[in-house]
Amino acid sequence: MSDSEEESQDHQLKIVLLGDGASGKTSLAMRFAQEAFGKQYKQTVGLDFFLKRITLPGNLNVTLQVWDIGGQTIGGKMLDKYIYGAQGVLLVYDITNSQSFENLEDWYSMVKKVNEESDTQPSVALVANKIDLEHMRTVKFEKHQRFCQEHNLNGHIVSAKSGDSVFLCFQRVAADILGIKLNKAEIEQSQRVVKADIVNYSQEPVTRTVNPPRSSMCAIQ
Ligand SMILES: Nc1nc2c(ncn2[C@@H]2O[C@H](COP(=O)(O)OP(=O)(O)OP(=O)(O)O)[C@@H](O)[C@H]2O)c(=O)[nH]1
Repeated sequence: MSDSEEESQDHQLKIVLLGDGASGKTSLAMRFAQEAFGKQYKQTVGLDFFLKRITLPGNLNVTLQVWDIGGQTIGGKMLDKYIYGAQGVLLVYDITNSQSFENLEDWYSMVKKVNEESDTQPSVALVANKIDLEHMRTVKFEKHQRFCQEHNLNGHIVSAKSGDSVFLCFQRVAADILGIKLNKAEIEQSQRVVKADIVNYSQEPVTRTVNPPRSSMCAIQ
């Protein structure tokens, strides 16, 4: 083992994903841990686990143990046990589903209840998912901001489908837990830019008038 490997520390963090069914928790965990996305909805019964090792500034190796909690567990007997001991909590909602946003108060109440008597509190973040469906948005951005301000939380706007800001979201939560501040360059590096092919409109019939694309980079919907 090299000196630098011996020096590097390893941390394990428990991150819990909470939110209504179909808000995209499994998809976010899969996108983060496996760089994959499935269109088919398969309800999580109970919970699933994902593991991913990341490196934070200062050569800090961190293994994130992601607990993907099924949306149907709210009100169930096991939920407090799943939340217990989490260092990070992501409250996930679907920007096209207002109810999933409204119900976050209940999910958050559970988190607060479980940690009522604990000396250390988890780092909690609000996650707006399905940003690729911006045209179908029903939860106004102001509501998202207000929730963050009222509860003093960090907010993230992501898409498990396109991968937009998913890695950054988990990275920031881990950094926050460990008291590490990411600099601008590190944040930019983690912000995934989705590249798309440029359509060559010059080969299209001349009758069609289309503005040429301004850039070779865009978000895929
Ligand atoms: N367009 C779009 N669809 C998404 C996104 N994330 C998830 N989905 C879809 O939404 C549906 C539900 O996603 P899941 O990840 O299974 O949701 P979940 O929150 O884990 O649901 P439960 O297991 O019931 O708690 C699936 O059909 C996904 O393909 C996204 O960012 N964009």
